[in-house]
Amino acid sequence: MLNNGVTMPTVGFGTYQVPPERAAELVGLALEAGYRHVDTAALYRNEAGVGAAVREAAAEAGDLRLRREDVFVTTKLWNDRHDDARAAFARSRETLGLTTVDQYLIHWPVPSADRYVHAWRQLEALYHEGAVRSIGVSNFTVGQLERLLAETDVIPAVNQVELHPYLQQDDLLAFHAAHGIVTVAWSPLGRGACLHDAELASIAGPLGVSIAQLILRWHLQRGTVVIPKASSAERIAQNVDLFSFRLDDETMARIAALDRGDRGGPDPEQM
Ligand SMILES: NC(=O)C1=CN([C@@H]2O[C@H](COP(=O)(O)OP(=O)(O)OC[C@H]3O[C@@H](n4cnc5c(N)ncnc54)[C@H](OP(=O)(O)O)[C@@H]3O)[C@@H](O)[C@H]2O)C=CC1
Ligand SMILES: O=C(O)C(=O)[C@@H](O)[C@H](O)C(=O)CO
Repeated sequence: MLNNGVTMPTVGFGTYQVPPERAAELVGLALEAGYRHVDTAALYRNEAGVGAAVREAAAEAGDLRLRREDVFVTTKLWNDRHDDARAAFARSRETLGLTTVDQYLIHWPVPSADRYVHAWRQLEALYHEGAVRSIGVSNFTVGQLERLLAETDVIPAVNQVELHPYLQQDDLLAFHAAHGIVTVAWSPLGRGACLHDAELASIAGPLGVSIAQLILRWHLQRGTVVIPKASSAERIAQNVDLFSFRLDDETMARIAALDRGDRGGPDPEQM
């Protein structure tokens, strides 16, 4: 549950590097596998395919017969549009072909440009007008969140950040918890880098789950939303099959011990 009462499913399908021409197919597979949350961005150039799959699933003629409101769709404002967020949002909504966007995020704070507060005020206006059901940020540090809280009115519903066993960001998560901000883990599998870890393999084997399932379950038990990306029906289905096992405290502690502060993606303070 977000801080404005809107419900966001805890497992979403990530679509970075999903080619535009495969987006509708892969998102369709994800919806069939049980995902009810899809993460895209203007940057990914696949909003059209994402929206088509969601519309198809909601169409009378479709097999799934989902209602539009059953699927939570997030998209994001790219870095060169902080001064023009309203127009960028209109473009994303049109490309998605959806009347309602469930969540709109500032993709990166880009502190060197120092326009994210201005961008946030535009997202606040869109939210107050009812154009989007929730607004949030991505890749924000504690300091940048503190500035938003001090200078603007709406507390971000989420902060979507890089998070996986090699980059656990405990201090940021504590700040989110203290302010009612939901944490969304991007690259929850370390973009694949964590999937070859010997310690994780030694935990997953006896549990009878894959390393990907182990990591995703660890995120969920930490209270973070996950948005893994995968490109095959089998991996897509595996990554949402997370609710038939539970990790005990000792296992959670073993995974906590793998933190190295290792970023796979850009450092948000250096942009
Ligand atoms: N806000 C932001 O700045 C950012 C947001 N994101 C979002 O987060 C999402 C997820 O992050 P992403 O960087 O894609 O990385 P992930 O951590 O989700 O890892 C994806 C990689 O793991 C592989 N993989 C997935 N599931 C399995 C499995 N069960 N078994 C084996 N391999 C698997 C995929 O392979 P394959 O595809 O070949 O199946 C792919 O190579 C993105 O798609 C995007 O939506 C990502 C980066 C930045
Ligand atoms: O996937 C995203 O949302 C991004 O912002 C990516 O560009 C990410 O920053 C990355 O890892 C680029 O190498």
